Amino acid sequence: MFCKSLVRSAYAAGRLESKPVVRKMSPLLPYSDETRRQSSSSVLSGNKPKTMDELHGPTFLTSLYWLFVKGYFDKTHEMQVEHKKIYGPLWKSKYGPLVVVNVAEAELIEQVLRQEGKYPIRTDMPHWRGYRVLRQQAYGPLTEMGAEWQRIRSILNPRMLKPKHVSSYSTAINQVVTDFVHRVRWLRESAGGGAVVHDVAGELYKFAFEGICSVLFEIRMGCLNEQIPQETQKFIDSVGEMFRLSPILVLFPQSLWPYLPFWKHFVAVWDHLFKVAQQLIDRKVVEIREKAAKGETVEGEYLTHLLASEKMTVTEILGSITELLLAGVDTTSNTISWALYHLAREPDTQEKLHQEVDSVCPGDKIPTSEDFAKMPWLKATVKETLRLYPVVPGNARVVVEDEIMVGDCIFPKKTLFHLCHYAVSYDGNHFPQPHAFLPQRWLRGDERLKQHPFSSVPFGFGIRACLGKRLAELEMYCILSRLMKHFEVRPDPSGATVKAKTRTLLVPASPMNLQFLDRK
Ligand code: HEM
Repeated sequence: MFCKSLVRSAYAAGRLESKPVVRKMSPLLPYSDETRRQSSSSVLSGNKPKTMDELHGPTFLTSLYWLFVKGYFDKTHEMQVEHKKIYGPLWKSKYGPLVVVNVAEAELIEQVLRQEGKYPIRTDMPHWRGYRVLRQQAYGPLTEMGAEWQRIRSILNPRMLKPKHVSSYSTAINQVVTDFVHRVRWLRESAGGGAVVHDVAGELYKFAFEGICSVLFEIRMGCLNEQIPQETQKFIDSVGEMFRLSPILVLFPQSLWPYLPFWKHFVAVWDHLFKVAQQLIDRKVVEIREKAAKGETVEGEYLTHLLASEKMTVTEILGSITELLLAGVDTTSNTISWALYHLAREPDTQEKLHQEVDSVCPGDKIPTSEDFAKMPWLKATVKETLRLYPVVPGNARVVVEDEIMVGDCIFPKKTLFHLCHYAVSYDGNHFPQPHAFLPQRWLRGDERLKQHPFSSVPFGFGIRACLGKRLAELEMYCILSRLMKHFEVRPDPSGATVKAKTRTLLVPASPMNLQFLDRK
């Protein structure tokens, strides 16, 4: 599929400016349709690599037909699977002048990601950047590019990704989990007939929001109170509005934005987000100054360290911390929701998790980071959930610097790749019984553990991978372990099932209701 001689000849012929990485690939997968046979055999027979023009794929009209007539607009993750069946693991889609190369096989995703340059780019996010230019705000890790992006990541990374720092956030997270457990009890008693919690995903959204604010801003926002404070609710609603308007806005050319009726609203919700974040930062600045004036040691979590290190200006901190907050709520809350949804249908797995947590943390002991190292079933449950529901089901990548070779095709620099993580997660060659929820496939010693390392990369890969991976894992382990310890989770008594839909992220398409019964 990606034979060395082929690369060497492309390299020798000067088509590749730098030599692409060649790793030992697994044997060809048994694709059945004609397209795949042709594409594989042409490479194996030593034919010239295909150019992008020769690559198959739907035209603009066909894409529109799939999206709006066949109804895949809010299930583009399923469209990945269907298109892979038709076109093979590499195809191009046209959206007007934009050409996207879809990559839907672990080996090929690896080839793209391993050939990225120093400053990887996802997409240029013109709508988010547009607001920042308008209001002279700083870009954060999601919107920044090039050397500046690398600079801010190098400042943000240590306290977010180093295990010893992240584990220090477990006290704050565990306090939020305690409140969530109380809230579950209150919800089922007050509105669920003593058992049911309605709209679990919505409730977990509040948990994730509260959790990330407690780490980033070192403050409790009151999201889990019986009555959510008005200001907090407005902040939450602004985040929701911003995500709702974002995909609509990008459908229009940037020059038209100021004339669109919802542009004003988009700017207003960003204004509110930045205003509240600014207030929270200002509060912390005053607190630090007061402590320093009294000669007291300044201790704190993420924001305190950013401010105290003085490696970023306050405006830069504001730009970055706002983006961390936006990236860290829906992702974590939806993953926890999907995990509970499946566990509710798997009493045996729940029992295993309950016993595991109970044996590592007997009685009232609250699990900490060190305890999670002794909970393989818990970790496997999170991995399996992220395989079945990669909350970022497709991820864009622009390989800027070089012409690159992917599969049997050579691509010019600045090609926009769309990495189809969802389709790859359901590849039966990597994951037998791909639709089944089987955490055990991630346990050491399980003979099914022979996946390709790029067959499930829910947090991305390389230097531009998720900044909040470790914090997200900590949050998920903290809450799932405590819920498994206290409750037996059962499905919605009405028998309703919940499908996934794409709203940029993979989210529940309908309200998810679950029963939470006290364990004896
Ligand atoms: C289950 C939870 C989460 C999942 C599955 C997830 C997944 C991802 C993925 C796939 C990316 C793109 C990586 C790439 O392009 O290679 C990403 C980027 C990012 N994530 Fe997460 N994420 C999660 C939670 C969080 C949390 C809690 C935070 C904040 C604390 C966060 C902050 C970010 C940021 C800032 C980026 C952009 C990084 C950059 O471009 O430099 N994420 N995430």
